[in-house]
Amino acid sequence: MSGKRDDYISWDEYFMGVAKLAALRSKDPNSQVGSCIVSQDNKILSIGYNGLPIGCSDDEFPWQREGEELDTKYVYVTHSELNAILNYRGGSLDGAKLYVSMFPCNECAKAIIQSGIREIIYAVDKYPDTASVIASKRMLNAAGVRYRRYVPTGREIRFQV
Ligand SMILES: O=c1[nH]c(=O)n([C@H]2C[C@H](O)[C@@H](COP(=O)(O)O)O2)cc1CO
Ligand SMILES: [Zn+2]
Repeated sequence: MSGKRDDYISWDEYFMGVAKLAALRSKDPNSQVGSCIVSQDNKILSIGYNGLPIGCSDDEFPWQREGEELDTKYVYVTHSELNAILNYRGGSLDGAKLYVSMFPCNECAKAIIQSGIREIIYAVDKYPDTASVIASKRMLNAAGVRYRRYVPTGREIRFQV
């Protein structure tokens, strides 16, 4: 009987919560994606969200999904997972875990595999039938990178002091 709280949030709730908070920084009007990279001993190593590269103005580059390819966001936006990997300046990500709000695409899967990340915990598999996500899973499976869906507890997380 130590008297400690028993309604504290789990590691998964904590790190997915951080990933989703980061997603709220995104300027993308359609999909806001957040990533949180965590060490094997549960220390946060890096955070990222989808956005334009440094120096490319959020107000000048396009956010639209359709039209001339050069007038869409797709050719300019850095994905949240890649941003989180690139934001890490501390050395190796070998054995790390990635919490991400949306299932990673094939390009992110390549970066995830090459960075040494070994597990992905995702919130939503938004585009499971696309070639990008199918290719992503093929590569992750071949490389032995585990992935699992985050199962929300359903409880509301609120701040209080
Ligand atoms: O793995 C990913 N990570 C990531 O950050 N994104 C970003 C790029 C875009 O800004 C947005 C996807 O836009 P949309 O859902 O409108 O196609 O999410 C997209 C993917 C793959 O779809
Ligand atoms: Zn991606």
